[in-house]
Amino acid sequence: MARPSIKEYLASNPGKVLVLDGGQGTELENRGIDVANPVWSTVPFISDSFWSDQSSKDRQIVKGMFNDFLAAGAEILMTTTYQTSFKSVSENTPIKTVEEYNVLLNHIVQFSRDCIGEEKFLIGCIGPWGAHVCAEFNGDYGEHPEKIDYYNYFKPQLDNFFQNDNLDLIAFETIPNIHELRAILSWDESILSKPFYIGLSVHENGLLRDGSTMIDVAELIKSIGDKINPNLLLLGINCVSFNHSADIMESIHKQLPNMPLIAYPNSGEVYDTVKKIWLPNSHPTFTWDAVVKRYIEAGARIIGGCCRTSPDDIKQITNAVKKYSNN
Ligand code: MET
Ligand SMILES: [Zn+2]
Repeated sequence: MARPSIKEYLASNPGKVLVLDGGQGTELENRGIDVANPVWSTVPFISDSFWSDQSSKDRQIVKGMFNDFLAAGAEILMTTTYQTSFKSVSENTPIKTVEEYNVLLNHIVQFSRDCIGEEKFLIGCIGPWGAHVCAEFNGDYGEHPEKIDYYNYFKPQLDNFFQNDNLDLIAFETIPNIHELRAILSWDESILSKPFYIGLSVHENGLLRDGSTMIDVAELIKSIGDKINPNLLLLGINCVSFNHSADIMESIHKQLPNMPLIAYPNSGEVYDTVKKIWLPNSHPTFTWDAVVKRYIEAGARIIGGCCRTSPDDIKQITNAVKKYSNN
């Protein structure tokens, strides 16, 4: 294989910080794909013409997005599968069976691999349970979040991703609820059988969206002790406020000083859920240069951007990573 295992790579290059890509869903939207749909950025892949017509406009747009993130310095990139759970897909598209669903995921992963080439690392992106009920930014999982069958929800996507050699790392992204975090951490190597990470959805006040503290998160991880799944490579934050992201990283690092971290905040713009528009970051307190320096000091090994971050943001991250890491 052209790539080493990411676990070995991170272990044998302790000073290396990998640059991740940016916010794919919003980038596709900026480039003209209408993602206003329950399956969001999965939408271009649902149409047959995406696969049958090499010159399809959406196909060119997705390729162009990957090319521009690569040109900006991304070394590890994601599949556009945040809203591609079996539940979301089977309830909102003509794809109804697990067989058809596996074909879709295999196609998306292969297409993403073809776009980025054999050398770069590829992450299989999985959104949280809350993504299918728009709860990833409030953590509101109803009255009994402890009773939700998280495994059943994730299983079809996990079964597919964990057997796909094109994927180097699996992402559980934007996790807003501690019961969901507990469930993921309870799955052993027979379920999560290759490297994965967990990106937490954290409020700008530093609490997990459901109100749990970073101390609660750390206590949960410490309570598992050496029974922790050895495939858990990193913990971190994604789609959190840019302005508050370095503080949040430092608070996680303080609680879990030996845990390798990952950070990819959003652009700092704020989504107005009523008007359905992004409002500008009215008080940009920091630059990428400043936050990347702090992430690295807090133990970050992968750094990139989430919603509304573009290839230009990734370029700035690349420059800062070169400056502050021993790459
Ligand atoms: C709501 S956070 C979504 C992140 C996802 N990886 C994307 O940009 O497509
Ligand atoms: Zn995001």
